[in-house]
Amino acid sequence: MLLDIKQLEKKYTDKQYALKNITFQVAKGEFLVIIGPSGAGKSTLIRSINQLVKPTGGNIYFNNEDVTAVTGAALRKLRSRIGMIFQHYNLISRTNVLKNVLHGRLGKVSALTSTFGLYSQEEREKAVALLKTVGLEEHLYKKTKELSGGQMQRVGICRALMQEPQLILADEPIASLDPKSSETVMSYLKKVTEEQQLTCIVNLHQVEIAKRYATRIIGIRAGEIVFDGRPEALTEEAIQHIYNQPAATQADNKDWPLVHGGEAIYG
Ligand SMILES: Nc1ncnc2c1ncn2[C@@H]1O[C@H](COP(=O)(O)OP(=O)(O)OP(=O)(O)O)[C@@H](O)[C@H]1O
Repeated sequence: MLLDIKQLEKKYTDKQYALKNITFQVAKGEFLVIIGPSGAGKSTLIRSINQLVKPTGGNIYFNNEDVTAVTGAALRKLRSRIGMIFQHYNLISRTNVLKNVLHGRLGKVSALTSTFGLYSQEEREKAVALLKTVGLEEHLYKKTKELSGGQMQRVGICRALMQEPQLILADEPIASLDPKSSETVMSYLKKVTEEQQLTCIVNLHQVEIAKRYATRIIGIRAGEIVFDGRPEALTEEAIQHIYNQPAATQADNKDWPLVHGGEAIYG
């Protein structure tokens, strides 16, 4: 199993759980979308996987290695196998597109190489090839700040891929984009992860987009998993359960079926 998350828990303060008893596994090749209302814990979950957030309980095994137990060089090595895509792109705006993509090699090359831009011909060719895959071949030498949001996010995808990751984490990658650019970015993300047989975990607010692209959807509400299944199993009722559950009725809701692996189970 590529990723095995066991009873993950995160408390930012003593009082409240941001994540509670989160347990699930992710197999190679899944395109997993995490949905849930604002504040449900989606970012906390995704950022726990590469330890940008330190969990307060539980374990996360990535290729059988417990990421919660590693620090220093071991953590850097582990992170180099996990690519990350951010809502606000995190690109260097005054630098050109090609260089931003080459920065994806940072975890793999020496400081000298990155400081002086001494990337190999092979690395440059790879970066150009990636940019072609996402339709940016005409913008290689443009400053990143001259691009549209959707184009910037496509650069973000290439930078993550440049790392040759096994897993890609995308934290609200289309939250700042208009609907058309959102579709473009999601299509490219799906295409490249399929072509390169990668695994992808994406946080999204847009349920319809989640249903169209995901091979599996996890719904989180108030720090807990309340849905885990195939997109077809995400019915209107299930969506309401994830998003609109009025607090007053939650107590009577013990019988609500937790959908697991596409099949409704009760728990
Ligand atoms: N650094 C932090 N310090 C304290 N509390 C935090 C911190 N980060 C997140 N939280 C809290 O943890 C909970 C989960 O937040 P998180 O950002 O993971 O949710 P989310 O589902 O990603 O929300 P959104 O969709 O709005 O980004 C929220 O109650 C939030 O206020």
